[in-house]
Amino acid sequence: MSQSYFPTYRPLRPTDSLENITPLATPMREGEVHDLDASREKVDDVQQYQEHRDRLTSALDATSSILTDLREFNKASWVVRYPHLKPSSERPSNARRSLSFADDPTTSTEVVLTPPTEGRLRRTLTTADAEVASDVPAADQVSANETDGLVTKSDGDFHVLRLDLKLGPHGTTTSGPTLVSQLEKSSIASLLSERIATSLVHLSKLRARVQDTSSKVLVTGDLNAGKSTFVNALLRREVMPVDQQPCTTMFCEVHDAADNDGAEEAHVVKEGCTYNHADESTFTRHPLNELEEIVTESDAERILKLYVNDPRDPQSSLVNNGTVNISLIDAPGLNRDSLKTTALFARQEEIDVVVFVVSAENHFTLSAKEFLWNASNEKAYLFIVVNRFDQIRDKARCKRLVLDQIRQLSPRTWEDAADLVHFVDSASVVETGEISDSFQTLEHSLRSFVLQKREKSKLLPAITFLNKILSDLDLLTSANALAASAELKQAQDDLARARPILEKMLAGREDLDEALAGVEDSMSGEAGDKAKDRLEKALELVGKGQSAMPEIVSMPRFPGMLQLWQYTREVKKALLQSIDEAVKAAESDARLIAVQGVTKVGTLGDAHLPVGVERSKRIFKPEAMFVVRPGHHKRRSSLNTVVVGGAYGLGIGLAAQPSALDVEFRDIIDMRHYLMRFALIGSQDGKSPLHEESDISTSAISMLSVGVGAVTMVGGKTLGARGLLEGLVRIGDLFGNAATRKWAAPLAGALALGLSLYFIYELPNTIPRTVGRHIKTILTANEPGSSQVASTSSPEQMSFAPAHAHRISKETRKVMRLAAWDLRERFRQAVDERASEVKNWEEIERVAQRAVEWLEECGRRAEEVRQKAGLTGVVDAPVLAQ
Ligand SMILES: Nc1nc2c(ncn2[C@@H]2O[C@H](COP(=O)(O)OP(=O)(O)OP(=O)(O)O)[C@@H](O)[C@H]2O)c(=O)[nH]1
Repeated sequence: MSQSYFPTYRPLRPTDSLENITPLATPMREGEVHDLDASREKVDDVQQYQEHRDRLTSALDATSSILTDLREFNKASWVVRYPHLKPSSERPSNARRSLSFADDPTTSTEVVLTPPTEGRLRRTLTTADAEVASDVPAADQVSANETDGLVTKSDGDFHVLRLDLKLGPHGTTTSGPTLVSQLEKSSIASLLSERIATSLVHLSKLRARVQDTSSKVLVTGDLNAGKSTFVNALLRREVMPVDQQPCTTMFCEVHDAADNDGAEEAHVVKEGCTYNHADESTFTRHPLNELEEIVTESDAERILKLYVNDPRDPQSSLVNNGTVNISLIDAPGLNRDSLKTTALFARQEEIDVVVFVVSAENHFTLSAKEFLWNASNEKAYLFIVVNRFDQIRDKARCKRLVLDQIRQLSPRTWEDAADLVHFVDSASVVETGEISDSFQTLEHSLRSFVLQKREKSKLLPAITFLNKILSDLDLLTSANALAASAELKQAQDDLARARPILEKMLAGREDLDEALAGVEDSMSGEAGDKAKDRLEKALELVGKGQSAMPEIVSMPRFPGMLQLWQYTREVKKALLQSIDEAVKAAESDARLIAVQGVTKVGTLGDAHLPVGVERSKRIFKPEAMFVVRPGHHKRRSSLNTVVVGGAYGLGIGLAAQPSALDVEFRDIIDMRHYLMRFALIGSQDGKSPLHEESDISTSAISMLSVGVGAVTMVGGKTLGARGLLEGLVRIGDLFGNAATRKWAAPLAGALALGLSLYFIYELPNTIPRTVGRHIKTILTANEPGSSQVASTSSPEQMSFAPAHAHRISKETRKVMRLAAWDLRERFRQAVDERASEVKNWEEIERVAQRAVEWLEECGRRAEEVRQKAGLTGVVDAPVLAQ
């Protein structure tokens, strides 16, 4: 440790106490003299002070900028979370911590808290995985109970940005976790924002304090000790009145005249007023030459501001040296009356240094001892000027005696006596203008001491605050960076899971649409085709007089000629019933097809909907198909309306309609049919639409041939309608012949009888055919052709089978369409949900990514501030002695 006062001037650190920033000088021994040359070689402390001040100002500005950005970041980009660090419960060690956030106190993460080191000045938090933990073995091995390890208890806590979250909403103090859980993330963030705002205000105050060049030196001491003479010696001119008799009764504050626009004046502060240079009402103006008069007449309570020109250049001027504008305050000499006032004055925060002037002849009086004793409690170090040393003959003895007294009164001052205790002759400086070496040493030491004190009073609070706020920033940014990293990872994991699902869904959307349209088409087509086929077959059978559904509807038995009419009705009823049953069967087929279709849609749903999406809750009830809903009148068909209009509803209830069962004569004997038939046979050559009826008529024609009995005349030809006709023509020809006319009448009678017998004999067979044919004819009328079902005609224009096929197909399509719509809707919703999830996670990823980068950058900026300002990053400084 060097013996000089500022051996190597380095920036103050919060860990510094005066012991290690001002090397303890060996108390002066008898005969010891100041080494003036050594003193002159002292580095230029003013310049270093300026450098330090400027670096600190930059650090304060940079920190303000970080905090302002953090506030903005908290507001606009990332809700900054408030971390809590507790000793790790899992693995108690000095470095291990359990990190949780105020908005979510129940969730915690194991982290490692790394304290500032030589190379890295910030404390950092890292997740406590094995790798990182092994990086900090020294800290990690220390027991949690120890506080002298690298990490102290308070390292895990906030200093400036600490939020008091323990106060309940109604002012009731609740337990921390209970209240915290009530606080929203955003409320905590806004509390934090307020705290940052307060810190910014404090930083600007500190900046103003650092930039403040004024420093006040209070000169006090015993009555007549030579205080005024000493102040004059420092000013190199006789400003303060000097008298053999005690005269100074006021606090005379000496300023550079530059502060008063260059005018040398005395401003007497009015009683009860706070001096304001700009406000004339607070003081009275006097020329300097009236000073003696003012001083002798005024009482001690008053304050006097003196503006004087220092004849010296700024480098050597103590009052205004360019860095520190020192105001010297000449206080009244201590006596019983003034002791209290002066002591109070000395305690003022704006007083940086107390210079105590003691007469070498008188040493310390009782008042002086009392003052020093009290003052040393306030300010550990005092600057002591032992004046009138020229009057002392045994200088060594005097020094020893004085130092002994100082040792008792202010031990710290005594320890640093080489720099803080000076034995001088102030009068000679003023009287002769010669500056002794001892006085020069005194001046240098005083300026250094003032600077040192300024360092402590003006710069150190800023350093301490900077270290604390930067340390808080470390904790805040590194904890938030961990939270942001965790969020980022979570978002990335979620995206890695959700994105492929969404992409697969988007890619499969068209396929699903096509597949659903396919199912819709194929199922409705199948139902329609099947119905058409079934109904056409049914009509075919009915046209032949047979039940379309013999397993359900059987044809009635012929009850005898007497009930011919009734029989015809029964036949008609049975045939119509069988058509009804065929329609029902076709509808039943369609239901089964619809069930298959719905199952297919379900399978498509399973294939296209992602896991976790709820499948359709609709339960398909096939029995609900073809049911007329209440309020919809089932359009019952009559034979006539069915033909032209199609029919709707389950079954068509033909047989249930009395009008449809009306029996007409042509249902029994359809003469028109036969005549038409006979008329057409020759011309159509078996190609007419009625050609198929030839089979039906075969037996009738053969019977007719029997009745005629002349069939053989036709000669060996296969019996058929054509042959019969030709036979009849030939028979007709015979009537023209006289020979034949004789037997023509009996032949015609026999023919009529035969025909009658035939019809009677055949009635049980012909009635169903006739009725059936009649029904079929009606139901197939206007049939546009089997290939044109529903495609070109409206149901109203279609005949029975296509109309019902169309209806059944349409009903099936309705079911399919509903099932498909349901699936499409679910699919669309699932896509929308996935898309919005992906978008949400992408946003979280973007925000978290930016937050991680910003927070890490923030940490780097804080580190740079420390490095440039020469801060250590250590916060827990011992309380500094003043
Ligand atoms: N020989 C000698 N005389 C001094 C010295 N300092 C002051 N004096 C004389 O001591 C007397 C008192 O000096 P002042 O400066 O008025 O003392 P003071 O402490 O200001 O007095 P009050 O303010 O009244 O308490 C004057 O006559 C000075 O000339 C010194 O260093 N050597």
